[in-house]
Parts: sequence; C-alpha cells; structure tokens
Amino acid sequence: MDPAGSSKKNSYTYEDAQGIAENILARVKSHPKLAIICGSGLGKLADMVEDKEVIPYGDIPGFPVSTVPGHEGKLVFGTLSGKSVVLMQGRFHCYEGYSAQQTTLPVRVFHLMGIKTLFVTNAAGGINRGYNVGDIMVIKDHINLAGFAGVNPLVGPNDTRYGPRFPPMSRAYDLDIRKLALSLAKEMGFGDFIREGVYSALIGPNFETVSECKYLQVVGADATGMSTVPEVLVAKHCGMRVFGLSLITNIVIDEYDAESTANHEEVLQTGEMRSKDLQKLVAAIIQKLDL
Ligand SMILES: O=P(O)(O)O[C@@H]1C[C@H](O)[C@@H](CO)O1
Ligand SMILES: Nc1nc2[nH]cnc2c(=O)[nH]1
Repeated sequence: MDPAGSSKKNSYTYEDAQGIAENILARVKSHPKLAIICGSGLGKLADMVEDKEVIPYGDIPGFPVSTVPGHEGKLVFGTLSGKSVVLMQGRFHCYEGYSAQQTTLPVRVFHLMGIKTLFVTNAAGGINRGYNVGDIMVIKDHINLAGFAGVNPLVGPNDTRYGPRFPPMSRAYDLDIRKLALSLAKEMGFGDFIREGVYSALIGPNFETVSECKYLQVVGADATGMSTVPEVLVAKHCGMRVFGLSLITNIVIDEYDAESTANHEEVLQTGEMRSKDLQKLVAAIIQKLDL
C-alpha cells in the first residue's frame, strides 16, 4: 500500500510547509514553542497534557499518515507543566515507504509554527552491554548510518530560509538540557536506569543481524533504532534546540547461537512498562525549561 495515498514525495517547497503550518495553527488556541515527538509505544506521554486539542494527521492536508502499531497519528496540543506544547503521537519512518523529506516534514512545519525546542523520543535496542531493558538513555550524540548510505533529508536544493547548505552537527543535542535531565533523573530516584549515550539509526524495518550488532558496538553506538536522526538533522538545520531520550526496549542479540529474537511486541510492552517514569521525567524537565 502506498502510505500517503499519493506517490512518494521527495521535496516540499517552503510554501508547502508554510501552508500546512497555517492550516494547523488556524485550528488551535495554543501556539506552543516546544514540540515532542513520541516514539514507538511512547504516545502515553500525551496523557499528562491538559486542555487538549487533538488533530488527527489524516485531517491535515499534505501531512503523511501513521502506519505503524504504537504510533496513533495525532497532533496533541495543550499544557504540560504549565507550558504550552504540541506532541506528535506517532512519527514517520523511511521503512514505511516515506522519503526522508516526508518523515521530517512535521519538523519544518513545527519550525514555521514557531517551535524553538524539539524533544525527540524513541524506542531503541540496547547495544551497550551494560544496558538493561527499561533503561532511559539521554541522547548525547548520534551516528547517521542511513546517511552513510545516502538517506538524508537535507539532500537536495537548500532553502536558506531554513538554514545553511552545510549545517554543523557537533553539539546537536543541547548540553544544558542533557545535564538538567540527568540531574533531575537522579533526584527522582531514576539513578539505576538513567544513562547517557550514542544513538545509531538504520533504516529498518528488520532488526539487526548479530554481526551488525557487533559492528555497532565497535563503532561506539550505545543504542540503535530506525528513526530520530532525520528529524534531528532537519531541526538543527533550522536552528532548533534539540533534546532526545531513547527508551531501551530490548537488548540486541549479539550471540550467533542465541535463541531469542527481537520483536515489536516487546518494544511496545517496555514502552508501557516505563511510560509513567518517562512522563514524570519529561514533565520535570519541561517545568524547569525557559521556553
Ligand atoms: O519510532 P521509534 O524509533 O520509537 O520506533 C522504533 C523503531 C521501529 O519503528 C520500531 C521497532 O520496534 O520501534
Ligand atoms: N533497529 C532497531 N530498532 C529498534 N527499536 C526498538 N528496538 C530496536 C532494535 O533492537 N533495533
């Protein structure tokens, strides 16, 4: 099935994104400065939002739709820790058949809606041998493995109204928010399961082979997933402040003869298991943020 109901789209004009941003803003009372993208099974982050205004993706002309279990496909506007926010309950992935530009269209739309800070969350496999299922990893950096294979949303003509042709990507994940998150997590008693590490992204939809997991260990990844990096590239390109959390939903299989296998059900179950802690941590961080 063609996910978006039209052919795969590899580029959007500034005006396309502006039209979508205006359409969305015209339907809601709040005009937030912070957006949160919810990863697989992490849509419950929206439970803590008050005074909700909800727009299903299917009601937004030109917006992609979600096709993956655990991604509801709604924009949720409202108040969280006293601040105006918008959550994406469901993101888009290249493995669904979307181009990198389609998966990141919401980030440009957010920018044009006035969003200055982006929180990205994801479900990820633990690559670091010291990690456990249920750990929450503050993302300190990423490895864009899909980018090594040419999949990058910034490929194509550059519109300087968004940002420069060659954006820097060191310091992609805001240091102050990372420090804040780590110290709040410790204060909240999350010290045993809070981590800080490097997220790597492949395209998926298959989980990694054993040799791929060993490779990711060698190149310095602590966790691996199928999303987030394209969103962060686009957010940094247009000058947003970015913070990211990975929930370690499973530990990758790095033994050739292991009998267990990775599966999406375990990913969703771990999301459910840790959802309250994630909600509390995100709410505490937002409460302390200057937006
Ligand atoms: O959207 P995220 O990155 O949280 O989802 C991960 C990657 C796949 O979509 C899925 C695999 O279980 O979880
Ligand atoms: N690529 C990848 N994505 C995931 N998302 C959740 N778990 C995993 C995993 O083990 N590998």
